[in-house]
Amino acid sequence: MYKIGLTGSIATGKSTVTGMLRDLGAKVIDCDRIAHDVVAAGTEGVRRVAAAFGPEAVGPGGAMDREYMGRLVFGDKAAKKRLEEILFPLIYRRIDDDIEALEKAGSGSAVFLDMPLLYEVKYDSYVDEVWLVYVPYEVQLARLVKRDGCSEEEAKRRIHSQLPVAGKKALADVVIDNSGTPEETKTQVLFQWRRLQSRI
Ligand SMILES: CC(C)(COP(=O)(O)OP(=O)(O)OC[C@H]1O[C@@H](n2cnc3c(N)ncnc32)[C@H](O)[C@@H]1O)[C@@H](O)C(=O)NCCC(=O)NCCS
Ligand SMILES: Nc1ncnc2c1ncn2[C@@H]1O[C@H](COP(=O)(O)OP(=O)(O)OP(=O)(O)O)[C@@H](O)[C@H]1O
Repeated sequence: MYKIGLTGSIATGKSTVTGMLRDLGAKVIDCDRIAHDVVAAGTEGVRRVAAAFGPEAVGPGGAMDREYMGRLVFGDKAAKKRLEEILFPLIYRRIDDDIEALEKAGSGSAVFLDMPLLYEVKYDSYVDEVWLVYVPYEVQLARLVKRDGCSEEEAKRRIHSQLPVAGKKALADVVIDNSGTPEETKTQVLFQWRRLQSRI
């Protein structure tokens, strides 16, 4: 199966673009979704997180407490690394399983992997091409503050925990500029989708 990594940085519009791709019939694996699933109540993931970070890391329903962990890791590099060392192997395993399931089901010839940290974790070498959803820093910051209702300071902490999106732009095979209206983005997505169909 032909694998397309779809990345960007936080709040640049990956979900917005994957929504458009799904409407066109694309198969999409959502790594943020997987990252949530692997720490649901009763999972190996949540057990390991509790062992590493203590009972405060688990919410009343038994799943990882995302708010607690978010506050912890985006202000503490060592804690972030420790969480990633627990979660990434579980996430990678689920991605492989999901790709295998699509292959077995004969579900098309291509799949998009919506992966925010694709370049940070060097996953670009495992995919056939990379699409980047880009907006300039100021737009990213404003959209993140608006969407999450967080302070500008908290938004900046999250943005600076990732590689700058401007640097990723130079590495990607396809760049979708999402700084205009959703309609303008949709036009680019449709154009790139049609080009993709002709080369896979
Ligand atoms: C720190 C956590 C608990 C915060 O949870 P929260 O619900 O607030 O955020 P959510 O998971 O919805 O992620 C929102 C966005 O934050 C950014 N982000 C998430 N994890 C990281 C990270 N380790 N480093 C940098 N940015 C990150 C991504 O852009 C992501 O799209 C959570 O993000 C987490 O478990 N992260 C570790 C797993 C991971 O790296 N996931 C990234 C996708 S593979
Ligand atoms: N072209 C656009 N014009 C205006 N607002 C937009 C546009 N595209 C996305 N947004 C808004 O910006 C915010 C971020 O978009 P989205 O959630 O798709 O980003 P993301 O990259 O998936 O984020 P994350 O990394 O947190 O998963 C959302 O509130 C979304 O509605």
